[in-house]
Order: sequence, then C-alpha cells, then structure tokens
Amino acid sequence: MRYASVVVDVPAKGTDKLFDYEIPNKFAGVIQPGMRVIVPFGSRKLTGFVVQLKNETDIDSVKPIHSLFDPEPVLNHELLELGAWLSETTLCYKITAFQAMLPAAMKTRYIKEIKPSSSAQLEDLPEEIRTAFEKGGPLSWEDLPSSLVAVVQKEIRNGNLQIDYRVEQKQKKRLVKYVKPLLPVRELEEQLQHLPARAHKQKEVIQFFIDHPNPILLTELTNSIQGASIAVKALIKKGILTEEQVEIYRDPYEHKQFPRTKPLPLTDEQKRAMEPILDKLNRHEHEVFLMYGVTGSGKTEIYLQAIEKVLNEGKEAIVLVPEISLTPQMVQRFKSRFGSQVAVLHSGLSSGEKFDEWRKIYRKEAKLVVGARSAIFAPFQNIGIIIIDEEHETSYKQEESPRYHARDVAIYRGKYHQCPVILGSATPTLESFARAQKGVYTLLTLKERVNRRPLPEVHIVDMREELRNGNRSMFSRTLFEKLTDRLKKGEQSVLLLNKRGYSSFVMCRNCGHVIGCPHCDISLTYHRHGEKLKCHYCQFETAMPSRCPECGSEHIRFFGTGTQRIEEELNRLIPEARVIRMDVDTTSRKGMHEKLLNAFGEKKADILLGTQMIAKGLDFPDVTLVGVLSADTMLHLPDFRSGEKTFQLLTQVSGRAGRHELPGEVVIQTYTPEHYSIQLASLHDFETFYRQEMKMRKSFAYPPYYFLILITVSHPNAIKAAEVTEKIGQYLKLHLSNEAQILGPVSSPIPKMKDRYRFQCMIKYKREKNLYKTLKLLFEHYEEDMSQTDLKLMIDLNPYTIL
Ligand SMILES: Nc1ncnc2c1ncn2[C@@H]1O[C@H](COP(=O)(O)OP(=O)(O)OP(=O)(O)O)[C@@H](O)[C@H]1O
Ligand SMILES: [Zn+2]
Ligand SMILES: [Zn+2]
Repeated sequence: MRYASVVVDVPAKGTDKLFDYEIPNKFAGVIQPGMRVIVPFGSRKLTGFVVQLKNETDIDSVKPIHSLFDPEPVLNHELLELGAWLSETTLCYKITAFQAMLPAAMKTRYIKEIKPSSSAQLEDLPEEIRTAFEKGGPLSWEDLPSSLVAVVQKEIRNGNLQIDYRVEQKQKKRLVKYVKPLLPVRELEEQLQHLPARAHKQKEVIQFFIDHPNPILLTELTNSIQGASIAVKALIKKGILTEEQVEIYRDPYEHKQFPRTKPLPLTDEQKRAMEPILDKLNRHEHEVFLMYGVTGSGKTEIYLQAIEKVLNEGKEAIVLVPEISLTPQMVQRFKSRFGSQVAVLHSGLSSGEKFDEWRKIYRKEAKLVVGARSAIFAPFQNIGIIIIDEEHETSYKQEESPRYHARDVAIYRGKYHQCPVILGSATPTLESFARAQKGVYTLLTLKERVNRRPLPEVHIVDMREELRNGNRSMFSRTLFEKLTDRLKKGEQSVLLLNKRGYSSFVMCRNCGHVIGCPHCDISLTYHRHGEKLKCHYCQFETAMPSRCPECGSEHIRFFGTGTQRIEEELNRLIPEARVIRMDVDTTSRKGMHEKLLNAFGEKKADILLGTQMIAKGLDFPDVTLVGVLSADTMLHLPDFRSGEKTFQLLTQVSGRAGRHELPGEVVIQTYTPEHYSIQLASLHDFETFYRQEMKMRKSFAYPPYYFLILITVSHPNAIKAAEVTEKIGQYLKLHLSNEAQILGPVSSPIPKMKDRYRFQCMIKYKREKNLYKTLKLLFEHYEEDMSQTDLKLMIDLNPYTIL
C-alpha cells in the first residue's frame, strides 16, 4: 500500500476527516491501521491515527509520513470502527473518540524546541544563545529564560534559529536499574586482591557479588551497602560490573495479599439465572441480559462463575463497576478468584499505574479487566462476556465529549464479539427494565437474598412530627434510640447523609411542602440573586415566598447541612461512639477511602457516617443498622429522574444492613414520608415503583417513552448566548418533525459558570429520521463562531444531568 489515511490530532470541524499521506519506502509494510504516526501538518508536526491504507489518492501533492509514533497499532480494527460509530452517534470529533479509548498517559505532548537552522553557523549567533546551546542540546521553548525570548525571536526572524516540534508521550514506562557482575566469581575474587586498600567501598561491593552473584536492583544494593552507587559506577567503568534497565509494571496492588476463593455451590435461584447465560456462552451468541436481583442475592457470584467459564475457553472478560476506587471490596473479590489475570482500571490509580494496567491488557497478560466506565474500551480481541454491575449508576455516562454511555458501547462490542452482555442491579433503570419487559433484553430475576436471609425492616420517620414535638436535632428519637442500642450490643451502624441536591430546593420544615413547577413536575431551583425560584425545564419563575403556600408556616427555606456538622452533633449526643466520617474531605488523599473502610471492617469504629460514596457495594457482617438522615434532598433536584434516583439510593443503602447472620434494620428520616419513592423503597418494592414511575414518565413525556437531547449554549455575553439559543430553537422547529417537542430556550440550572452565561434547549422526540444530520449541520453552522468568538455549544444525546 502506498498511502495512509490519517485522522490528525486537531479536534475541529475542518480537520475532522481523513488526510492522505504517502508511506515512505522505509515504512512500507510496517505501517498498519490503528498505529499512531507523526505527520507534517502546515508548519507543524502532529500525531495522527492511521485509519486505513490504500493504493490510490485524489490528493495531488501528498506529503510523506514523517515517522512512527508507536511501534504497533494501539487501536485494533474493532476499536477503529467503534471510534467512527462513537463520533457519529455522540456527535464528537473522530480524534476525540480515538483518544478516549486510550489511557490518559498515552496522550501526546508537543514540545517546542529551538535549534540552529541548517544554514546558520553557530558563531553567527549572539553570545548568550551560544552559551545556552553549549550547555547541552536544543533549548525547550517552554523553559526558555525570559531574558532570552526577545533575542531568540529575532534570530528566528533572521533565519538563524528555527522551532522544531517534537512529539512525546506523556507517560514513560517505568524502568529500574539492575546491577550484575560481568565476571565469574573466581575472577571477582582476583579483582578483590588487586584493588587498592583504600577502595574499601568497591571491595565491599565485589564481596557482595561474590556472595550473591545474581543480578540485583541497584536500589536494593544501595540499601544494604550505604553509598554503594559511586563504587558501582567505578566498577562498571572497570568492566567488572554492568547495569541494565528493565521495564517493570507499577502495580497498585503490589503489597496486597488476595487469599484464593473457590466457586460457591449456587443456590437454585442463582442456577436458574445462570442457565440462560451459559447457554448463550456455549452457542457463542450475543444477548443482553438484565439481571435484576435484590441486594445480597448473589449477583456477583454469578458474574464470577460466568467469567470463569469464559477464561477457561481462552477468552477475555470486561467487568464495569461504578467508580471502583470506591468499592475496594469488589476488586478483592475478583483478585481473589482470578489472581494475576485481573487488570484493574479506575480513577484512584495514578496515570502511570493506569498506563501499565492498560498494557497488561494489550499484551494479553491480563484476561479480565475490572474497571470504571472507560474500561469498556479495553483493547481485548476475543471478548467472551461483558458485565455492567449496578447498571443504574449515572457515572456510566461520560459528561464530556465523547458523551457516551458505557452501556451502549458494551452492547456494541457484545454484538461485534457475539457474546453476552449482563446488566446487573437491584434497582435497574427504567430504561433497561422497560426494554426487558418488551423482550429487547432478557430478564433474569433473583428475588431472594442468599440463604433466604430477610431484607431489612425499614422504618420511615416523619421529621415534621419531630419538629412539632420540639426535636430540632438532625436525629429523630427513633434513630437515636437504635444507634445507642447498637452501641450497647457492639454492632455497627451506617449513616448516610445525601449531599446531592442540597441548598437548591426550597422546603417547608413544618409541612414538608416543596415548591415545584406547575408545568413540569419538577422542583424549582432557588436563586440567591433576586431571591427567585426558577424552573429549568420551562421558563417559569416566581418570587421566593416568605410563608409556606401550603400551611402558612414561616419555616420555609432552602435546605442544607454538612457531614462535619452531623459528626459534631453525633459526638455531642453519643460521645462514647467511635465515628468514621467519609466524604470528599476525608477521602481526597490517595488510599484514604480504602483505609477508612478497612478500619470500619476491623471494627475500629461503631458508626460509619458518609455521603453517597458509602451507599453501595459494602458487605460488612456486623452492620445491623442503616440510617438515612434526610431522604428528601435528592427527591427535589430539578431532574425528572429524581424519584428514581432516590428510590435507587435508599434501596442500595438499605441493602448494606443485615447481609450476614445478624438481621438488619433501616431508619429513613424524611419530610415527605408519603412520597411513593420513599414508601416503595421501604417495602423493597421495585416493581410497583417501576409501574408508578412509568405512568409519570408517560404523562410528562420523559424517557423511556421519549428520548431527550440537551443543547447548552454558553457565552460571556448573556444576550449573545440567549440569541443563539433562540435561533437554535427555531432551526430545530423547522427541521424536526411535528412529533418532536422543543422546550426552551431557558437559562441553565447553573446560569453562569466561569463568567459564561448558559442557556439551554431541550428536545423530546420519539423517532426522528434526520436527527444526527440535523444536529451535525447545526453544530457545523456555529463552528466558525465557536472558533472565532467565545461561543460554546454542547449537544448531549440522552443527558443524565441537566446542569
Ligand atoms: N451460592 C452462595 N452460597 C453461599 N453464599 C453466597 C452464595 N452466593 C453469594 N454468597 C454470599 O452472599 C453475599 C451476597 O452476595 P453478593 O455480594 O454476590 O450479592 P449481590 O447481589 O452482588 O449484592 P449487592 O447488589 O447488594 O452488592 C456475599 O457475602 C456472598 O459471598
Ligand atoms: Zn408548609
Ligand atoms: Zn417548568
């Protein structure tokens, strides 16, 4: 093949296409699709992905590829196609899609270097530059002392200096130095005699190698012989020792032991769920399973056994879990079963660690990846199963370009590899459950906990009653009593403070009334500026009332409190209780999350107090009480999914109690005890919740009955932002069918961010034939505006947050 079509590293409309380059003879047969190359582009050099090879090109003056950036393809055929599909369906640039599939460490860095031009003579250059060059190699533009900038610029204009663009990978492989003797022991002993007496360090090192002739890490050697490094250098010079660089992986779990576990004999219910999966595995057929199983029903054990079968057949497996640094227990279960075959990818790792885990997968040294969202792009070639645990988690949707949902990518890859995809949850999304009802997915149900352990009993406490009875504390009497009772018995409690949604909605503390939009069935958002309440779906707004419109009470205000304050109150109320607090503040340092959980697991505390991060995945045998301090906060987010999210969170956190021998109990404190999300969560009744929520979605035309698209426009000038949004609305009305509803323009829930004003437009639709084309044209229309003025346009298909 003579030419390569390349996608270059410039995310913009003008460059979002294939550029042809000539393959120089020296690279003939070497360059393959999926490899990154360095190509001339204008006056610069850029990296780009080779997408295809061909023998013909329409370009007249085609330039040659400059060099190879990778020795091998980094994207395989499937991933190249997947990238094209992502760019189509999420409206992102091809380069953005390709880059999203690689670990951040593999992103490229462009380094500008100043060099004498080929025509220049060093002696022509001003003194200060000459001395700078003489100190060593080319000068980096970024590190150039400011005193030299003007001179350098002048010499560039004169043609004596030039700027070279060098491309580098951000992250390096980790190399370690080994030292070993070049001579056999007998000759080492001879050398020992010849060394002068004062070279006692060198003698010591030689003696060391006489005793241990094997290669040793330089750092280990200097640990056992203080100051050995100078002696080693001298001995290398003399040809007695040699050193070599060896690449090693950074292993985040290096110091951990994972005791091996064996498959457990499955319960009858587990067996029934397992059968259809095994059947598809045996037939090598694709199928999407929705595994709906209550908390503690043994879903994970099913995943483990299905994966075992896949690995035994020499195939690979992907398991996605929500932000797994948050669930160290999950990693442990996979590592314990499959040992070193497991690669782990999540945001708690350093970029170097992620890079190394990725390369283990790439080199087929790992056969199974357990990871957060982006692990769905693992460069496997023979996938046998894909599992998405807690499929309802919103973190599976990426909130920046490419705005993909891992579930969609999983199904794409499942079809490609003809393998099953399992979506598992105790609280599936309405979208998935509806698809299972329609037979698009196959439903697998686990109704009981393993060994028929009962689900915990749930008490709902009406906090309005508490206030009426003069209790102004964050703790109801019921919760307080149960906490002290657990303390007496030496059992543990988990307290959840749901921070999401705080201080955005306005609620009456006397009657629990929350002010909502009369048109959208969504709570209004409080805006401090102008003391207003606004709806972020339509334009409705109203003044902040001073009295509750329901009961007339003055106790109406926006809502808010923090974990720290609760910890203080807890210390005051039950001073003898040992509390571990887990929130963003206490877990920001690497490894803290796990440390705190381990401490709790070792019973170094009685109460684990935390935000959402403690709600899922924990399996501690002595937890017999779960308290939810305020179930309402999320319920009133300006989001049509708020009821669903509340139901999910309450169910998940309740599921932490009574998972083993001891029975569990849950206390949910709320100002709206009558809300169906709270009532049905307390009864563990997902199916009734599903039916009720579906009715609401239908009558307000929300997913899964309709699809949504969110278009957000931002600009430093509010009028400009509003105008553009208005025009977009008109354009869409013109180009989409009458069935589509276009809502807005309206200011975004966060109307101003980083000095930019934000407006949005929402599309609700069922079927739109020209949807992608219309949106693409829309985007292209504003492309010039976006590059020249400060306009930003964001199109989110199937948004999960509307902020
Ligand atoms: N067949 C089995 N026999 C005995 N114990 C089992 C079996 N399957 C699972 N278990 C145990 O039951 C507990 C709950 O199982 P598991 O964690 O797999 O459930 P889950 O459905 O994934 O839970 P959740 O969704 O709440 O995280 C675990 O401690 C697990 O080891
Ligand atoms: Zn009221
Ligand atoms: Zn509204």
